[in-house]
Amino acid sequence: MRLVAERLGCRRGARQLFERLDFALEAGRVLIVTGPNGTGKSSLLRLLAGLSRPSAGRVRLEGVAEPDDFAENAHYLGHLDAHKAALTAQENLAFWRAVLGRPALSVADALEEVGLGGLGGLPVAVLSAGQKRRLALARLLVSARPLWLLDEPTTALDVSAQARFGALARAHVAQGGMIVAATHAPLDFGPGETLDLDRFRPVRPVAA
Ligand SMILES: Nc1ncnc2c1ncn2[C@@H]1O[C@H](COP(=O)(O)OP(=O)(O)OP(=O)(O)O)[C@@H](O)[C@H]1O
Repeated sequence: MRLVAERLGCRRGARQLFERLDFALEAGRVLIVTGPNGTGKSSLLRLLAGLSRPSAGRVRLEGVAEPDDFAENAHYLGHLDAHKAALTAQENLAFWRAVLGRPALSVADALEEVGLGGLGGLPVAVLSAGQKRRLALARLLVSARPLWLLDEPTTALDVSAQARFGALARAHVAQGGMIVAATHAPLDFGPGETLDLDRFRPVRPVAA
C-alpha cells in the first residue's frame, strides 16, 4: 500500500496555504508534518482524509481494492475528540467500533492499552482532558485501518501516556501501517520522513 500526493495545493478563504506539494508514503513508514502555526498542517490532514478538496493536484491510495475509497482505509483524528459526553467511555468506543467496521481490539482491551482500564464505566463528561484524548486514541485500536491521519495526537497526554501511545503507533507501523502526523512535538512513531510545510508556501513575485 502506498499514499501518493501529487502537486497538491490548498486554499483556505482568500489564502493559498501551500502549493506544488508532492510526497509518497510507503507501507511501514511515517510522515511527520511540521511547520509554524497557520502553515496548513491541519488543512493538509483534512484534505488527505477527504474532508476538504485540494485547490490543485490529487491524492491517491495505491494497492487497495477501491483506490478512491480513502475513508474505508483511514482513521482521521483531529483536534476535537468526537465523544458523546453523556455516554460512558465504553459506550463511546463500542459505538465507534460498530460504525467503523473491520473490528480489531475489543473495547475492554483498547481501553486497557491506552491506560483507561477501570474508567470505562464513567461518563466522558467527567474524564480529564488527557483521559479524553486517550479515549480518542483508543478508537484507532478498535477498527483496523492501515492509514492513520493524526493531528497533534499527543496534546494533553502526560509523559507516560505519550510513551505508551508512541509504542502503539510504532507497532502499527511495524505491521505495515502508515501514519501521517501533524505535530509541534518531537514524535517517534517509527521510520519515515519529516515534511516541513513551510517550504511549500506560494512564492510571491518580487515587486519591480
Ligand atoms: N475554513 C477556513 N476558512 C478560512 N481560513 C481558514 C479556514 N480554516 C483554516 N483557515 C486558515 O488556514 C490557515 C491554516 O490553518 P491550519 O489549521 O491548517 O494550520 P496549522 O498549520 O495546522 O496551524 P497550527 O500549528 O496552529 O495548528 C490559518 O491561517 C487558518 O486561519
